[in-house]
Amino acid sequence: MASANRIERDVVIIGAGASGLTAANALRDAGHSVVVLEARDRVGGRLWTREIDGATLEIGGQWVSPDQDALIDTLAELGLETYSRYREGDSVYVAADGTRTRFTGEIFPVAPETAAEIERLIALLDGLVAEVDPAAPWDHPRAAEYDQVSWKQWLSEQTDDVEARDNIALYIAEAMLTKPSHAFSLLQALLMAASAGSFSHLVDADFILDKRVVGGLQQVPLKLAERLGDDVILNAAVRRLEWTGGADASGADGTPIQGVVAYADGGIEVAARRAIVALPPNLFERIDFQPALPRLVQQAHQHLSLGLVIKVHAVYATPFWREQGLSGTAFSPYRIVHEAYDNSYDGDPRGTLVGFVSDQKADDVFSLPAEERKARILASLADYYGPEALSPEVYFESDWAAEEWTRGAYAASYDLGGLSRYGAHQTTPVGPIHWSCSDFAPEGYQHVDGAIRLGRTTAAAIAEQLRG
Ligand SMILES: Cc1cc2nc3c(=O)[nH]c(=O)nc-3n(C[C@H](O)[C@H](O)[C@H](O)COP(=O)(O)OP(=O)(O)OC[C@H]3O[C@@H](n4cnc5c(N)ncnc54)[C@H](O)[C@@H]3O)c2cc1C
Repeated sequence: MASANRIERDVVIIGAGASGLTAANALRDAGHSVVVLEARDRVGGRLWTREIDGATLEIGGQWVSPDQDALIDTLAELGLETYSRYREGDSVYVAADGTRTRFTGEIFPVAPETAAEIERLIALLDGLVAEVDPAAPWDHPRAAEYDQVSWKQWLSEQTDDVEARDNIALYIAEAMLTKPSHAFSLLQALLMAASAGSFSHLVDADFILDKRVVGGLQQVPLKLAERLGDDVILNAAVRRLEWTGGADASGADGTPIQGVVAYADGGIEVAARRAIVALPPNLFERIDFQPALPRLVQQAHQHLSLGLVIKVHAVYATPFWREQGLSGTAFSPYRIVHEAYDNSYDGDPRGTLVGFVSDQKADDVFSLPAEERKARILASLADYYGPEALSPEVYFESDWAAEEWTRGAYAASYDLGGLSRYGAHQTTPVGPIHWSCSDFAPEGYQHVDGAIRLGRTTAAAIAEQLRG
């Protein structure tokens, strides 16, 4: 029986993040009818710009780096402007024994032999990363071998210098995948670096955290959604997706692709020729696929999980660190906040610091009462910037793991062995169902740029099929 809210479209897009909305716009531009179903009462997913106690804060993604062409094109197309992160002055490093040192450049102020080890490892990793195609890391001749050894284990095989190891580990573990370095493979680490162009790019904070968007990065999904008007439906979590057609996108197993019916909250039912599932992969299994997805695909999804990081904002009456000649950039693999930056908002005379608390350190502080957690995190900022950091006017912790429609941050990665075993299949459509999210992107993996790239590629593949 047809529902009162039955909608018919060429393509139904599940998820109004950057990826889904990019795909929806591209398909519409190609002449296809679309509808986007979004579970939350807002668009943007992992992009969320909020006013908290009078301060404009980026709760989710915010930085743009110069290699992120797809995002940069999108910003230009949407008429959005960028500004540079404040970076004048010295950075701060806190060693394992608590010693605080100011420094400039990228290499942390460690003993000369440790600095030499760090530089040697960066060069070694740049060489390995150059051999890895971010679109097919599983095709590397040593992919299976690299996927069996953890990032931690591999580093410990390269050097006995613990501080060099801890610092190199940080660029991928705490800072990117937001998982402990024993929880993912060398291959996964190489993919992360290859998707950003090189390992050196990850070391260079001025590159990777270059620009911010005036008005906030959530402007991207907001403006993309505006173009789609009523074809974006909020509060419409998709609970069931019925599909018909071969498990192979081409219908090569003999079953013609017929289409999907998506059932969402609010009694919404969408019949479409194709679906794009544009969610982080840890949420795929929340949709009841009927019939069930093929064995290999279901298995692959079970080997993907999101990392965990708390993004902490502290807003002060003034950017007091600048008066001390500090840029605001700070690192320590040994502190609760492993990295922090000047995150002052464009045009706001106040000073904002942003710090990150990752994986097991996040577990530890989440086990504390809120006030104690705040005190510990601020003490960690004070280790870098001095006691003034203890008294912000505004304090906010983003907790993506508690968000029903994300459940972690920043993005998904495979467990040991998963990337070489399943990666090659991760974006292969299943009948009429296509997949699009930053978590599967070759370039811009885990980033907004990757979400946009995959949104475009997925839309182009569907447009091609619908033409044929
Ligand atoms: C704290 C944090 C900081 C980050 N920093 C940066 C940064 O500085 N630079 C950068 O480039 N990237 C950053 N990222 C990563 C970036 O934000 C993401 O990679 C990107 O926004 C993901 O886009 P997406 O469209 O793939 O997925 P999402 O944004 O997760 O979109 C998925 C959408 O699907 C919806 N949804 C889920 N389930 C259902 C369902 N069943 N039915 C309907 N809708 C559903 C969700 O509500 C969501 O809107 C950060 C992320 C976080 C969390």
